[in-house]
Amino acid sequence: MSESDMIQIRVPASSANLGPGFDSIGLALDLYLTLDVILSDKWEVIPMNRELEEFPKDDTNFIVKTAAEVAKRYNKELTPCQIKVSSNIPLARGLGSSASAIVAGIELADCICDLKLSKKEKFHIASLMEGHPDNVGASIFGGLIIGCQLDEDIDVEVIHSIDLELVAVVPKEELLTKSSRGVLPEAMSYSESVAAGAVSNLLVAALLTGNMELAGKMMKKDKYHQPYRKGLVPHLQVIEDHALDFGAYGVTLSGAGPTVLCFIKKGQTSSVINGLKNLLPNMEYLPIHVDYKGSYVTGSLDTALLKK
Ligand SMILES: Nc1ncnc2c1ncn2[C@@H]1O[C@H](COP(=O)(O)OP(=O)(O)O)[C@@H](O)[C@H]1O
Ligand SMILES: N[C@@H](CCOP(=O)(O)O)C(=O)O
Repeated sequence: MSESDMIQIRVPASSANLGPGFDSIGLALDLYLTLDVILSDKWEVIPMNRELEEFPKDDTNFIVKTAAEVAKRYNKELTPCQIKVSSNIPLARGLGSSASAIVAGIELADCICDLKLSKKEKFHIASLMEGHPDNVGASIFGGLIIGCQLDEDIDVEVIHSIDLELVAVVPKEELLTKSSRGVLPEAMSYSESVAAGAVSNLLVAALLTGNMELAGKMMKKDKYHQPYRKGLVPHLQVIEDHALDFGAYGVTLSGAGPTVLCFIKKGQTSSVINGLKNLLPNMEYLPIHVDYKGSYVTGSLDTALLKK
C-alpha cells in the first residue's frame, strides 16, 4: 500500500468556558485524538488504547456516525474504512473528548467525500452538532477561540498570540457533560445577566492584554455555571482557595468538569502541582500546553476507489 492510500487525522483536546466564557470561549490543548484511516470493504474501528475499548467497532461508532451525517448533508455517501483510533484525551472529564470525536468525524467525511470544506465551514457544522461553539472551535482552529452561536448564525475570532503555562487537575471519576448541564438554572435575572456579561467581557480583555492576574480574578467571578456546578465538583473550591498561593494566576472548571485547569505563573508549574498534590492526592496532574494548529490531516486516500 502506498503512502497516498492512507490518511491520519489529528484533533486536539480543549478546555471550554475559561470560567465566565460559558458556551463561547475555548482553548485548544496538546492532548490528541488520532485516526489512522485506510479504505476497506467494511467499517472497522480499532481502538489502540484500553479507554476506547468500550466504543462500537462498526459504523455505529460515534465518529463514523458523525461522518455519515456530514456526508448526508452534502448528498454524498461514505466509502467504508478501517480506522485505528488512539487518544490521550481523558474521557468525560471536561477536556472535550466528544468535541474532538465530532471534529474527527467531520474531517473524515471531508476526506472520504472530497468535500474540500474550509475550517470555517467545518466549524459551522461542528457547532450545530455540538450545540455550542467553544470546544469544537478550539479543536478546529487551535489557540484561543471566542465564538457566538445564535441559532444558525455562528461567528468566531481565533487568537493564536497567547502564551500560557497550564496544569490540568484531572479527577479519576467521569462526569458527563449532559449531567453537568442538568444542574444549570433555566433563567437568570436581567441584573445578574448584565453582571455576568461584564465579568466575561473583562476576562476577554485581560486575556488579550496579557493581564493574567485580572483574568484569574474574573475566572473566579463567573456567574454563569461554576457556582451551580460546584456541588458536583467539590475539589474546585479547594483548588480555588489554594492554587494562587502555590503560584497560579487563576483556576477554572474545564468545560463541564470535573477537570480543573490552572493558569500558572512562569516557572511555577512544579510548585502548583506539589502544593495541590498534598491537598488532593487522588487526582492526576497534567502539565499542559496550548495547541496552536487545530485539527489537521496528512496523507490522502485513493480517489479512484471512493464513491462519488
Ligand atoms: N473517541 C471517541 N469515540 C467514540 N465516542 C467518544 C469518543 N470520545 C468521546 N466519546 C463520547 O463522548 C462521551 C463523553 O462526552 P462528554 O460527556 O461531553 O465529555 P467530554 O468532556 O470528555 O467531552 C463519551 O462517553 C463517549 O460517549
Ligand atoms: N460549554 C460547555 C462545554 C462542555 O465541554 P466538555 O469538554 O465538558 O464537553 C459546558 O460547559 O457545558
